[in-house]
Amino acid sequence: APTLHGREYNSTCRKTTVAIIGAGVAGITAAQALSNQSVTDFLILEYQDHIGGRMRNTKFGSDNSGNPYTVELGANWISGLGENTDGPENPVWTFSKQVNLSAPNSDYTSIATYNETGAVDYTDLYDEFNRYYNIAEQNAGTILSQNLQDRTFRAGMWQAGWRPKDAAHKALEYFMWDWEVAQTPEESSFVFGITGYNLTYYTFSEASNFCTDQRGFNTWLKGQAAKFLKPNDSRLLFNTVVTNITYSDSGVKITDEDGSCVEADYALSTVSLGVLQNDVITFEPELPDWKKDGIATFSMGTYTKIFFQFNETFWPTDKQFFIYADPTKRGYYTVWQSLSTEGFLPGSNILFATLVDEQSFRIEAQDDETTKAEAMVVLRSMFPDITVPDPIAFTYPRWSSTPWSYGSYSNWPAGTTLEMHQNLRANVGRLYFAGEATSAESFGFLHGAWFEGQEAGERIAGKITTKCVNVGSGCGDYNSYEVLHGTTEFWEVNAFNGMGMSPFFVAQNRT
Ligand SMILES: Cc1cc2nc3c(=O)[nH]c(=O)nc-3n(C[C@H](O)[C@H](O)[C@H](O)COP(=O)(O)OP(=O)(O)OC[C@H]3O[C@@H](n4cnc5c(N)ncnc54)[C@H](O)[C@@H]3O)c2cc1C
Repeated sequence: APTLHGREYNSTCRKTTVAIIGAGVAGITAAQALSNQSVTDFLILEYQDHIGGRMRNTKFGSDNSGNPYTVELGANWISGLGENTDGPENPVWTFSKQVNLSAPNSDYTSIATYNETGAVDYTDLYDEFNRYYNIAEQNAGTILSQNLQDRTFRAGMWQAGWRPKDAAHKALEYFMWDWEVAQTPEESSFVFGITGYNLTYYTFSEASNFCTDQRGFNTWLKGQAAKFLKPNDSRLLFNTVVTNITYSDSGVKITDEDGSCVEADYALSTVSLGVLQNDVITFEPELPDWKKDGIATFSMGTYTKIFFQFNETFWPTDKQFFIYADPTKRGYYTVWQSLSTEGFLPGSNILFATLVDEQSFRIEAQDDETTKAEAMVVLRSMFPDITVPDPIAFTYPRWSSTPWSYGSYSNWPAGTTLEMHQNLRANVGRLYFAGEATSAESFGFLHGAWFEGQEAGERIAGKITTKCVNVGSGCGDYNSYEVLHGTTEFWEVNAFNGMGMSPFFVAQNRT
């Protein structure tokens, strides 16, 4: 019979010490941290039938021999490598190298620009944007260090002098901002948008690699999992949809869609912010107000890649990105990328467009044929001198309605604070939370999920084993704030609020 309090006697629930919900980056990393401290009695409950979460791929089109390509519907970049510098290396890059992942360098300056009349060179706007961004960056540092009021990224860039009046400026701005954070400048925090960029690209480096590995990007995570999970490990429960979590200060009970249940001493939820916001899981008792404040405040962006395969590569093969400025609609099929470029999947004749936010919601709600027709009008106006053929393969995911994700990745709205974010991050009794959205330093990134999963695993292991290896901020409960203050005080920028690295240094001018 179970001896630990919180477990129901006579219950038919499966028993474990730690229940982890989700086999994405944060869930796997947390389980690894537990294993590293010899806590091996855990169960991982995963909705899907594989490891990887939002690192998700599909078979698409076919090569000359008739075999399909693998393309990434979700995460694709190792953002900020940190290679060949004195600073730290991005763990995602470290682990990717361990499995010899094919991931060529993504060159954001390798762009060709277009509008509705065809090729038009406005590539100089790239440097123009960066000149104002560099000023904005300094201003954001002043706001954070002097406890001044946050504002939108739009306002911050305006004060730096940026005036995107015409379609070309709007398209370039979209490429530099919306396409990265999956929300508009108006929807984004100025201060935490800038710190997010700094803490990834200046802590590691501004270089990013793009996974083209035909085994799939999640191969690196499976490689890490194989270090502590056996093949077909019985602790990994796939096709398990969690619908209820009943928690207290002494234990947690988790119920699945099929009525089966798990009782654990501790539980860690790594489900996305979108899943939390869409009431997929009910909590008993209801989550406290401070926790709901955090869940309500942050937002989930949507980032949709639309893949096309043609029977030829009719676009330039020496460029990675093609920027289209629509005359009337900002963000309308603005960013296109070639996989047919040397170093990627040459000869694949694959091109993809990325839409975010309102444009994503719009196309994700309509059928494939409608979207394909819209996109083909755009492509044909970008290349008016070429007879652009119809695609031979076409696909895109619907992230905004995917029931295990509800969106792509999180973003911070203007005017929030590290205290508010800490409420999203903090445990409620023995129920813990981790994932990209709980990362103050690297929200929206794989490595953000990795660091957060590791910390949660270490904190829980610290409670179970009484040996705490989380040197940065200890192993007790996470800080949480019943009373929230209007701004973030300088001294609050610390590991206890999830920001142990300094966001203030600016390594070099953004390029
Ligand atoms: C389109 C797109 C592009 C991206 N591009 C990049 C990029 O280029 N670089 C980068 O660094 N990051 C990128 N990201 C973000 C990156 O994918 C995430 O930050 C990271 O994968 C999040 O990991 P996680 O463990 O926090 O969450 P997840 O990967 O979402 O893991 C949570 C797991 O919980 C499971 N789950 C959900 N609900 C339930 C339930 N009710 N019951 C049981 N299990 C459940 C899910 O199936 C999932 O496996 C992108 C994301 C998307 C969607």
